Amino acid sequence: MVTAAAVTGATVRRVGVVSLGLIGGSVARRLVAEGVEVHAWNPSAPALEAAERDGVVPHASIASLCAAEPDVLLLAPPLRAMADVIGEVAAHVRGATVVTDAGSVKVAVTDAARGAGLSARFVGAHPMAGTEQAGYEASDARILDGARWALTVEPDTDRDAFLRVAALVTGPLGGVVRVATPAVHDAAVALVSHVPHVFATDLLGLVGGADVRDLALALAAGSFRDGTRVAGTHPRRTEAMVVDNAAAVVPVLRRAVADLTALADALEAGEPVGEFFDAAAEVRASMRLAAPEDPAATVTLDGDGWREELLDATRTGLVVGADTATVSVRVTHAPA
Ligand SMILES: O=C(O)C(=O)C[C@]1(C(=O)O)C=C[C@@H](O)C=C1
Repeated sequence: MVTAAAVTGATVRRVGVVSLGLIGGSVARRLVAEGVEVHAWNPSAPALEAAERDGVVPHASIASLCAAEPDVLLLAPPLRAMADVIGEVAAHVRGATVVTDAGSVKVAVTDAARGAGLSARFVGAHPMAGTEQAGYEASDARILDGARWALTVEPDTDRDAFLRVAALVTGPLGGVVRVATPAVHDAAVALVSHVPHVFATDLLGLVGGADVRDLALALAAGSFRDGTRVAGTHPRRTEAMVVDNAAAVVPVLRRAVADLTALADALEAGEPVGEFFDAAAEVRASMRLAAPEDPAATVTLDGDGWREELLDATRTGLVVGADTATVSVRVTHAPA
């Protein structure tokens, strides 16, 4: 086990935020509370004015925001606007600004960043945080407490850019980082976020089309409320996640259809179905037990092979944590 290592010097004093919705607004509020200088641009004026009252420096355009040369510029627009925002940022970003994002799909976003020529200063990010609400008025610094963030590492990721984003996330944003390639991220998030949104939506659709709809809705209690909560997300937002991550979502949906068909067949034939439930119970138990924030080892990102080391570690599980003044990259080896 490697026990000691730290990479120093990744300080973040000024952050720019593009789009003050639920996540951009929550990030801005939290950073202001942590004493970080926050600059922002938002397509509509009321949210920008509200943020200004909350201590954010407002900008009238993305060009003006880029000219403030934030240490990190975080892009948090709706997914459907991300490519346009990336193009606009690429045209104006300057100095040593590192660009990151908060989109829930990473292949599409990192491809757009590469296409716009941003690769050298871009690190994809995804905070696994949120609610079914939207807009600056729904934003809340607390939803980021201890949030798990995915950061993407690619063969051309810049080490200092990666460390600066990791320092922001694990420092003032109070999060924990897991590292993945964009494709691995998208496969994992299809399972734990995108497809669950589809199932929640379908649960509502099933009731909506049933003869007993009214009575069913009148009787709905805990399981239906919990199972459908995320279906309260704006339909366009859910649609964009699923469409932009179709490559990873489709195989999971097909697998789910096959599982449910097998279950229905077994029930119809009066065959045993215990295995279906036992297998799920086992996953649920390991989910409760998982403590990925407990690092088993620490590595220093100072050799030539740092990217490979990170990506390699992705296969067994990897967490980036932070001391207050330094960033440590910790590799957690999953039990064999
Ligand atoms: O808690 C919720 O309401 C969410 O939907 C948050 C949630 C998720 O867990 O799926 C949704 C999308 C984000 O990209 C990350 C997190």
